[in-house]
Amino acid sequence: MMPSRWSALEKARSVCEALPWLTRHQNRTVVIKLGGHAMADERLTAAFARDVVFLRYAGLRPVVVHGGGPQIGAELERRGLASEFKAGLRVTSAPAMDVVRMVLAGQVQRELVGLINANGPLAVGMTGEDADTLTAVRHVPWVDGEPVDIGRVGDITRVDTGAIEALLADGRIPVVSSVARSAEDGHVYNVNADTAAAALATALRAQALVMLTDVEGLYAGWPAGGEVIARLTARELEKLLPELADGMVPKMTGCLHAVRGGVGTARVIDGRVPHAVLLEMFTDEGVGTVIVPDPDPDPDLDPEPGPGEPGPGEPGPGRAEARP
Ligand SMILES: Nc1ncnc2c1ncn2[C@@H]1O[C@H](COP(=O)(O)OP(=O)(O)O)[C@@H](O)[C@H]1O
Ligand SMILES: CC(=O)N[C@@H](CCC(=O)OP(=O)(O)O)C(=O)O
Repeated sequence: MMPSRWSALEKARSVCEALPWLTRHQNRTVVIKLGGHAMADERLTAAFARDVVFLRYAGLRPVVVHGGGPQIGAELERRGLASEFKAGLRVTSAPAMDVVRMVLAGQVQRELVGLINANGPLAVGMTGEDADTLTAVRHVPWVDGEPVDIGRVGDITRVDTGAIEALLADGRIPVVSSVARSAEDGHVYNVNADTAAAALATALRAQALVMLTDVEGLYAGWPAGGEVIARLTARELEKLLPELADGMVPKMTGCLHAVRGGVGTARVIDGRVPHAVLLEMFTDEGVGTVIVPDPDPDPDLDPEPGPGEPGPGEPGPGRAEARP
């Protein structure tokens, strides 16, 4: 059926509305983290792949970091290997690490690269091991005041952006799996994908970090209910961190480190919404939860939000201010 004149006009209007954003975003680096939960629906993942290609052709430099928690969990279960999380991180034995690496680099990353390249020969898959992009040491979290051994889980100690920069300069879209080698013991470590995305965004001096997940954003009072928190400064998030649980711990810690490390904004958005990335990058809709840098680096000078300045949970005064 021929599109009506009205719907054709609507389309033209939508394209024109994107113009100010297109101008602003030219040559900007944006690190987009796609969570494993957000990849559960193949059609949504294919739409995500198209969005990333759109960003690239619109003049941005997108870098994709993917997760795969549910996919790893399913494969571990299939093989009868234990799957347990502590402090939001998977306890990873040596045999489990083989599965993590195989699922992330051999399965999830391959699928995503294929979906992106169905729209143009742009995506190049790599892991943190390639060209020593990510170097890690064993991560030992503290749980209830005690250090806990969670096996082959890594903390990133060094990021070498050379390979990613070369791909970006060549117009490619790097698709990165979150595994890293340790320079100390030579083992490969399982790095939470949010942590990897935040470290890469910081090292690349990205204008924005966008994390797609399976909830609308960070909820206040989770899991009892409550509203999505629209905007937090880094300092407000720092205060909130000890109250957070599960997957939100690495996610929001990553957002905090990223904005403290110089990334313009870090945003958690709902990957279940088709074209969530485009809505985020090219419209005025304030989706999800955005973390912005502190307005004032000295806490004593800025104890409370000033008059007219939004506090936690209130939308910002204008999206442009908090935008990449
Ligand atoms: N305060 C909170 N607000 C929203 N979600 C939360 C909160 N605390 C914990 N969660 C959980 O965090 C999950 C998202 O993290 P995670 O499972 O690691 O997703 P992803 O695979 O996208 O990284 C949500 O599905 C939700 O169950
Ligand atoms: C240490 C750790 O927890 N690593 C994660 C890596 C994958 C990941 O982070 O995937 P999501 O983004 O889908 O959660 C894991 O093993 O599940």
